[in-house]
Amino acid sequence: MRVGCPKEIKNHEYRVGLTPGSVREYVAHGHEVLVETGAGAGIGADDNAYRAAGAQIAKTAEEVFTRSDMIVKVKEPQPKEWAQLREGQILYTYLHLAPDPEQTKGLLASGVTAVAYETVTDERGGLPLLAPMSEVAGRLAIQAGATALQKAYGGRGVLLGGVPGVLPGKVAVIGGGVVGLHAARMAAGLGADVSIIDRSIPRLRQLDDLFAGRVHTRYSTVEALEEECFSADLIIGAVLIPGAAAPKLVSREMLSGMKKGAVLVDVAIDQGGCFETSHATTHADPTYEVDGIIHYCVANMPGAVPVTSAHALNNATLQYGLALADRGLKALADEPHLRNGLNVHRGRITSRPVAEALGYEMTEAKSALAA
Ligand SMILES: NC(=O)C1=CN([C@@H]2O[C@H](COP(=O)(O)OP(=O)(O)OC[C@H]3O[C@@H](n4cnc5c(N)ncnc54)[C@H](O)[C@@H]3O)[C@@H](O)[C@H]2O)C=CC1
Ligand SMILES: CC(=O)C(=O)O
Ligand SMILES: [Mg+2]
Repeated sequence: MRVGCPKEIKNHEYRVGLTPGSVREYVAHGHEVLVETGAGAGIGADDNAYRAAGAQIAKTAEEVFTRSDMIVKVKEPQPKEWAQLREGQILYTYLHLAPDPEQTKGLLASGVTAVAYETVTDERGGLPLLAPMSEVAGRLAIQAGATALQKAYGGRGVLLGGVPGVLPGKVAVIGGGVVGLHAARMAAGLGADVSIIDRSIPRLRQLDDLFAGRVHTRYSTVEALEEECFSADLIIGAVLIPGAAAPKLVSREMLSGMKKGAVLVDVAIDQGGCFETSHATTHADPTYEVDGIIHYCVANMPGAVPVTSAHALNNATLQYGLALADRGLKALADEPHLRNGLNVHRGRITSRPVAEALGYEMTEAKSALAA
């Protein structure tokens, strides 16, 4: 198969779908790899590093899209990109379709076979291709939130760790999955007073064991959310219902009960966000204010630390990507966890949460592949 890797074009996105190390693995499996010139610049990998790994260098993205059987990316295709996809081609990347009707229309019209990193599953019920970026985003959420809390950035002027004689800042983490765990770890490490709110009691038990009393855990009810949000300096939105639009857990009305200058970091923004007042922002202009509350809603947070993120992402995507390149659609037919990643195939939606969120008919992935 010819595997293509274009340069990412989303705002301040510096990750790359294939590192030179991954290219070597695809080439060792007998595949040709075509990488757009400059695709690895953000991680310090120049065209020569890709050539040394066995890739050919394409002068343009158009050449990559036209000549490749499978496209490996990081972020969801942008309008210019989805127009270049075609039937018979596999797209392997993050998609986040549930809150994105325009992209969904574009992918359906193209006929492409689109495998979303964020809905591939593993045997332990996890999301192995989302997890590494959730680890990064969870950790970054505290850095971003701590910065936004500084007065000059519009925040209330609280140092998360406090100092001897002055109480630390309060952090409420809504959703105690991968993002929530890593955010809580960083916040606790800084010395903040941290609460994690989740609706899974088994998960709250695990977190309680893990942090050994260092963070508080709370079951997710409206009352608990209000109490935690009204007393917090920094609130991290980290809930997920896999593949679906994020539930809106914090209403606009609730903002009036919060401390002026408190900061909301909505990591779940890539699935539409879990605060009613969230809208996606970019690294170029990451925050805005609503009713005195600072919002940070960057949908590609890991793009800010591409050296760490691109390698962590490639570690996770490589084995599934090789399965797709080696066996094409047969890999999807044979492997249920990889098949859970299939969101769109030849003009049909094959993900139930996406179909439900956007009002499409859903075709079971197995029957779509067999058709
Ligand atoms: N903005 C960005 O750059 C990035 C965003 N993300 C996003 O962050 C979000 C979280 O991802 P993960 O932590 O990997 O998911 P996860 O599945 O590991 O954790 C989600 C948690 O939310 C909990 N939850 C669901 N409904 C809830 C409710 N009503 N109240 C409280 N808790 C609830 C679940 O029980 C689970 O523990 C996803 O939308 C993901 O796509 C991830 C990486 C980067
Ligand atoms: C998960 C995601 O949206 C990202 O890494 O950008
Ligand atoms: Mg998006």
